[in-house]
Amino acid sequence: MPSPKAKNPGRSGGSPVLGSSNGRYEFMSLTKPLNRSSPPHLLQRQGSDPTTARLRASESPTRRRGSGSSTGSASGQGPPEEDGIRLNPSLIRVALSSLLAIDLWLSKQLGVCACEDSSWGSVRPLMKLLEISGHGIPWLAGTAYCLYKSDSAAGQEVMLNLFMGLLLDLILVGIVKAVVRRRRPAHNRMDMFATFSVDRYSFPSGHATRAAMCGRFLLAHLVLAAPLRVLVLLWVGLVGLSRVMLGRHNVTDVMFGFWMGYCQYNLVEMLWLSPQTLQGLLGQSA
Ligand SMILES: CC(C)=CCC/C(C)=C/COP(=O)(O)O
Repeated sequence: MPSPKAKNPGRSGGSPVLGSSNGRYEFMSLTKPLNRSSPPHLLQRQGSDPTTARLRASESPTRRRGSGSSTGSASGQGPPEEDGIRLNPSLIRVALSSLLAIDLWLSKQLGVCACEDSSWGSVRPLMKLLEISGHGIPWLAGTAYCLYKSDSAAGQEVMLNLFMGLLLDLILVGIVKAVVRRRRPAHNRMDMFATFSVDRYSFPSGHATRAAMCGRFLLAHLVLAAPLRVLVLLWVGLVGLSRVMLGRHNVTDVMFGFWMGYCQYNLVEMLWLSPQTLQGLLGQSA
């Protein structure tokens, strides 16, 4: 026989939980005491006909609301607002796991250069070239070299801030990778050069963060000619695409990486080291 608890959800009785009776799940109140004085004919009606009870439970919220009874519980019709509160988290969970499934499926489909035998295996060397173009070492080395070679104060200022931005990027990406610990796609071959231990994780793509941050930096401070600006944007997009095509990342790793790199540039601007700040810092340490 179904539990009378399950048949007595109260609108004002606190949040409902799912109660089970005879394998069926229905709403019941956690805080409101059981209404033992319910009219016997109602209890009998609810308890005696499981099919009717199931139909009532599946009624639309509109219909239940429209019953016009402030004690909807008495007729076995649960409070609609509270139903919604209970259902939302599972809806979000379902939406998230669907997104994740799409992400994994799409990443696998796009991972066409994951190894030489893959369908686009012949393009792999080109993708690896893009990988090197977005790697931290050439960027750090190139920026340090330009900083050393620059003979104008303005040039040194820009290069120094780019260098600081690159270091900041490595630190932030390392932290997020260590916290999230998402494994790289199963079809990835881990043959990247010069990696840190956190680089066995894939979220977010360090190449994508760097490409987005450096892309914005170049557009704001160094590259002014329109055709070159288009090239910079193209390079950023291709670096991101190559991460998925090489099988290094899922699509969401790259999307999040782009967003994170975009925000990192804002941070670089906020923390911008001017010659005065530098002189102040150097003066303090001297
Ligand atoms: C050794 C240095 C200075 C940087 C490591 C750069 C690197 C290998 C990042 C990983 O990028 P993905 O997360 O896109 O695979």
